[in-house]
Amino acid sequence: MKRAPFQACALACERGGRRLFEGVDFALSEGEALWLSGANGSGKTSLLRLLAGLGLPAEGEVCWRGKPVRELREDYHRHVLYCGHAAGVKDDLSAWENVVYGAALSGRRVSRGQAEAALARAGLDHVAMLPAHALSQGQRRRVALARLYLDPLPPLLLLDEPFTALDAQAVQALCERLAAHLDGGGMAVYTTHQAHSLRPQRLQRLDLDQLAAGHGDQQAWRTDQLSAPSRAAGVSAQARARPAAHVQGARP
Ligand SMILES: Nc1ncnc2c1ncn2[C@@H]1O[C@H](COP(=O)(O)OP(=O)(O)OP(=O)(O)O)[C@@H](O)[C@H]1O
Repeated sequence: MKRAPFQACALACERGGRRLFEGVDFALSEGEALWLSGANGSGKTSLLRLLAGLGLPAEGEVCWRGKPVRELREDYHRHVLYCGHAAGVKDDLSAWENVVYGAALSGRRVSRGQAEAALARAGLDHVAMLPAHALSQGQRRRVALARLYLDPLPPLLLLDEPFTALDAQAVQALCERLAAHLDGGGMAVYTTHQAHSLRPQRLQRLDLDQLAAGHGDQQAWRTDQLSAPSRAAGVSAQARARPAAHVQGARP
């Protein structure tokens, strides 16, 4: 059987001397999305950062195409686009310079023309020249997300609250962009507390609250609870014996 390109095995995370979660397992294949859910402080951002290779797990391994990402380093990072929770834009740089700078941080060379085209696709062509400090919060967020409108996208997107501070039109545009990415065989892991219209054909859900509550061993419940359309669409569900992640097919 073909191995899923992106896998997490028995991941555990500790922050500030406290164990946030353990036993996180999933396997993500081409065209699949994973929705991380859980209450504020449950560890979604911490998990995304581990998946991005920005920290080391207390236990377990994140693997890309069968190899641990801690060994692959740059060879992993060029396959990944991580968009963090904060806007992360530089006040003194213009919008287009921020796109170039943000791409450079992830090892990608982007011309001014490419940056302006991405901003236009993000609905920000009229502010491309403005310094970031002159932009609204929503516009700053859209500048940070403009990297998602650069072509080609790397196969794996890791998105922390991508819809925060966006207006309805921008949320819709981003959903369409992500759907096209998944339809083209890309993968995405994302967190959101917000209503949105992203309806991937194949979606897994990992709920850190359920995991903390020790509901990780209910494999039969999970597979049985998949809705008929979800099953037909090939939503996958999997688990290990406890402790294990609460991964289930889901419809947001
Ligand atoms: N640098 C740090 N040092 C110590 N503790 C931290 C650090 N960063 C986060 N934490 C703690 O880890 C826990 C999980 O934080 P995290 O940001 O991963 O949660 P989250 O699920 O993404 O929350 P939210 O939904 O509010 O964004 C919190 O209790 C937080 O206080």
